Formats: sequence, C-alpha cells, structure tokens
Amino acid sequence: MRMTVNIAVAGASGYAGGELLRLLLTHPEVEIGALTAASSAGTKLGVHQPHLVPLADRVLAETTPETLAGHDVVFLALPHGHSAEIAAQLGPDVLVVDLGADHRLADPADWRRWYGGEHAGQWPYGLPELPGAREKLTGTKRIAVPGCFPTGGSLALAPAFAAGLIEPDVTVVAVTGTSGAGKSLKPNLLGSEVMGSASAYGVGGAHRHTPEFAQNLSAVAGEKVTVSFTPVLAPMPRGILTTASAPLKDDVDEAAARAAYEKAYDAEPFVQLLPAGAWPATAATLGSNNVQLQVAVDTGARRLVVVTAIDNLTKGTAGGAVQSMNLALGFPETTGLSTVGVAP
Ligand SMILES: NC(=O)C1=CN([C@@H]2O[C@H](COP(=O)(O)OP(=O)(O)OC[C@H]3O[C@@H](n4cnc5c(N)ncnc54)[C@H](OP(=O)(O)O)[C@@H]3O)[C@@H](O)[C@H]2O)C=CC1
Ligand SMILES: CC(=O)N[C@@H](CCC(=O)OP(=O)(O)O)C(=O)O
Repeated sequence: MRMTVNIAVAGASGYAGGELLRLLLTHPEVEIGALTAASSAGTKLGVHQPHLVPLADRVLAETTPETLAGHDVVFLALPHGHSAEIAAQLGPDVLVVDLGADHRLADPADWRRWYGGEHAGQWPYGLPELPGAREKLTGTKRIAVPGCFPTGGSLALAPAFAAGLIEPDVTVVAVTGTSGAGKSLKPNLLGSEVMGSASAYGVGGAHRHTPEFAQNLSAVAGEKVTVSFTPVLAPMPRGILTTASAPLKDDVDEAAARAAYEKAYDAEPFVQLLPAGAWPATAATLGSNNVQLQVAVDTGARRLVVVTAIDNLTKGTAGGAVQSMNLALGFPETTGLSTVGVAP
C-alpha cells in the first residue's frame, strides 16, 4: 500500500501559504494536515483563500510547535524572523521547508546587517537548477526556499558564470507584481498608489535580497561577485520580469552564450530557453513552475543581457518549495507541479 506524506502549513492564510496549498491539493503523494496562522487563527480557511474550495471549511489553528507536531513535512510560510524558533522545536526527522529568509544566508554578519537579530544558520537552498544544489536537497530534512527575486536573477546569470563568460560585476533590475509584498497593507501598495504606475524601491543596494544574489552567483563564479539590484513595483498581482546583465569577457559571441544556456538548461523541466528572438513575459508563466529565459549579447556595450520571467508565488516561492520537497522525499522532482500556465 502506498503511504502518503502528512503535511502541515504554517501561514496558510497568506499568499505563499495559499499558493502552496493550491499546489499540494493536486500532489498525489500528500495529505494536508494542520493549517495554522496568527491573527486569523480560529477562522475558516475559505474566508482567506476562497479559491481553495476543497479546504474551505478547515479551521486555522495557532502556529505553535504543538499544532505543527506529528507531521512528516512542515512548511513555514511566515514573515522572516519567525521560522527559526519554531523549526528548532520540530524533530530532526521532520522535513522542515522554510519559505521565509531565516535560513538562506551563510554569513551571520550578512544576516545581522540585512535582517537583524540572531543568525539561525544556513540550510540547503531550494533552487535545484543552481550548480550543486540538487545534490544537497536530495534526502535533506531542512530546506531554505529562495527569495523570489534571487530565483529569477540567479538562474539568469548562473550558466554564464559557470562557463566563464562574464565579469563578476552584475546589474539586476526586476519588475515585480504586488503579491511579493504579502497580504498585509502597506502605504505604497494601496490600490490608488499602485494602479497605473510603476515605481522603483530599495534602490542603491538597499534591498535585502542583494546579499542572497551575491551569495548564489559568487558560489557559481568561484570568486566574489558584486550585484547592483533594483526592484520595480508594477501594477500586476503576480509575476517577476528580471533583466540581468554583466560585462562580457573577450571574444564571447551570441552563439557561445546561447550554447552555455542550452547546456545548463536543456534537461531542466522547469526552465525554458526561448527560441531566438522571443522574449519572456510574466503572463506566460502564471500559475506554472516555469522560468522562461532569453539571452542576448549587446555588442556595443560588450555586455551579456539575460531576461527571465517567473510567477513569484509559484517558481518564486511555493512551486520551488514543492519541487525541493520532492527531491528531499525522493519523489520525481516534477510531481504536483505544472509547466502549463494560464493565459491571457
Ligand atoms: N509573496 C511572495 O511572493 C513571497 C513570499 N516569500 C516569503 O514567504 C513568507 C510568507 O509570505 P506571504 O505569504 O507573502 O505573506 P502574507 O503576509 O501574505 O502571509 C503571512 C502569513 O504568516 C502568518 N503570520 C504573520 N505573523 C505571524 C506570526 N507572528 N506567527 C505566525 N504566523 C504569522 C499570517 O497569518 P495571519 O493571516 O493570521 O496574520 C499569514 O498566514 C515570508 O517569509 C515571505 O518573505 C518568499 C518568496 C516570495
Ligand atoms: C513587491 C515586494 O514588496 N516584494 C518583496 C519580495 C519579498 C520576497 O519575495 O521574498 P522574501 O521571502 O525574502 O521576503 C520585497 O521586495 O521585499
């Protein structure tokens, strides 16, 4: 008889928790156990996630080690700084998947500078397409899911660093939908402020994903990579369109660049290098676990320019989390995940 894996989701009333549950509802190997929240505890999930009809009558519990105990897998979709304490109280045999930032960074000084407080330590990083990541996720009991911006940006340039095509001086500009900020109200996210306008924020190296980009790309490059990152908020609920660029090393042409990306991603089920001349768009990735990607050589500026599109809530959060869970538990990596988007 096939055994199903029992799963708890903390933060089930939020955007990331909701997307996770949407995916888990179609995953053939799991059953959904405790669903927890904070201020929403005691209310029904359907109030917060009306699209999750099969779970509408489930009542949200408080997020405590006790309510999360007794499950094979616990997903923590909580604001950063709240996962580490709970994770420390879950047993070593439980697979804990942290969708927040608490376990992404290796350097305690980076953690203190960008997030503050005690560093909880680094866990295997839930971006299987990065060199060496898949091996560390296989069979692990702890997973740190990447930030949504580092997912699209790191996959944009990792193949070029792996092939030695670019200098370690990177610029990333990423246009994001509003759901990246979570459900809680923020002054710059009120409808009237967001509609009909695009605005940059965290400019000048001020966004907390900057060290995560640098960590990922430096590991692939084998040398320190500097990253200038600018996020741009756009009036759309979901999606991230990233443009990443870096100076080319001598003699690299478009054919060499394209060959490096084909080599890196041809066997990847969720990364599509688009045909020459086609450019990624967030709309094509919505609801799927895909990363759509295009690469160009700017011969005038002598820079490699790569554009990626993802759904921030799927590949950028919950889909990446499920993909990594599959690796940790020994399921086929694509189980419960789709390469089919929603359009228009
Ligand atoms: N949105 C995105 O695109 C991405 C999000 N993430 C990460 O996922 C995590 C969740 O984000 P998101 O879903 O967007 O945020 P939301 O604000 O939409 O949801 C937050 C969830 O956490 C619960 N919560 C809030 N405070 C506490 C607390 N003190 N203890 C326990 N539970 C609490 C909330 O419950 P209640 O409703 O009761 O307040 C809610 O369920 C964050 O760490 C975020 O950085 C990562 C990548 C991308
Ligand atoms: C639009 C918007 O505000 N986006 C968020 C993205 C956060 C995220 O996705 O990642 P973490 O898990 O690291 O918080 C931001 O820029 O902070």
